[in-house]
Amino acid sequence: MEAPAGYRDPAGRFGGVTLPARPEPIAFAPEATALIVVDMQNAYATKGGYLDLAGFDVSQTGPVIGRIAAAVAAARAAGIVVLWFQNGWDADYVEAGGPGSPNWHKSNALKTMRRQPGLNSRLLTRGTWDYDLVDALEPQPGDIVMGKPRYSGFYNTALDSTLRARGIRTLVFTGIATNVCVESTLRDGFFLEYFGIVLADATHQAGPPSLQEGALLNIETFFGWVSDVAAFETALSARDAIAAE
Ligand SMILES: NC(=O)N/C=C\C(=O)O
Repeated sequence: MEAPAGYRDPAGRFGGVTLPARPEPIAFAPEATALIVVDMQNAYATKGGYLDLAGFDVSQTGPVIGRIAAAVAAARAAGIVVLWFQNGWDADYVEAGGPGSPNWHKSNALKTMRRQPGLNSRLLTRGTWDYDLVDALEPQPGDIVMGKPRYSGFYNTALDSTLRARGIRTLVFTGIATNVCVESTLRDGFFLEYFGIVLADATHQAGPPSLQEGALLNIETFFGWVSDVAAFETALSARDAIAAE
């Protein structure tokens, strides 16, 4: 049987968990793994938040939130560090960049506020309901909560140093949007030598369903591995069962 993909330690040992995934099983060590929860904010998951106001469909995010909660619980029980991202900026939008930044021209939040000035300082602004994590998902002591001002969690943040300081080499992704901040952060992690796994049913796209399928195919083909929450839970509990023998 072909050895699984995945990080090997300097002695060539694989981690203790093998996760069924596409395009092949992926092995990881829980102590060298982080579960990344990308931007599960009202802005992206709740009616009346930024994506909804910008015309994107967020009506199907409820089950995704429930599956993210399950993945977080399984990760914590296995000793996997949980890292929560919140995307957004200061109230003066200095971190968003002015007209000299492509972010100013491409951010649908900034464009929506320019079109609807009554929304100024309400979208993706630290300290607002829009920026807050959804009520159903609550970080616990020991989790890491980190802001990010761009799609990728690796830019203008302490993510890489935070992970390297903990010897983390595998990143398991959940959150919104699959085709924007999830894929952007997984891709940059790939370039920085992290093994990236996305739990497909714990993500949701920004845009039509075809973008969900396209992002997942892109990830499994070029950048990482694709699995799901049930397989993640089962693989972790199987490892625990072996450890308990
Ligand atoms: N969290 C995300 O994927 N965000 C996507 C778009 C935006 O933040 O404008």
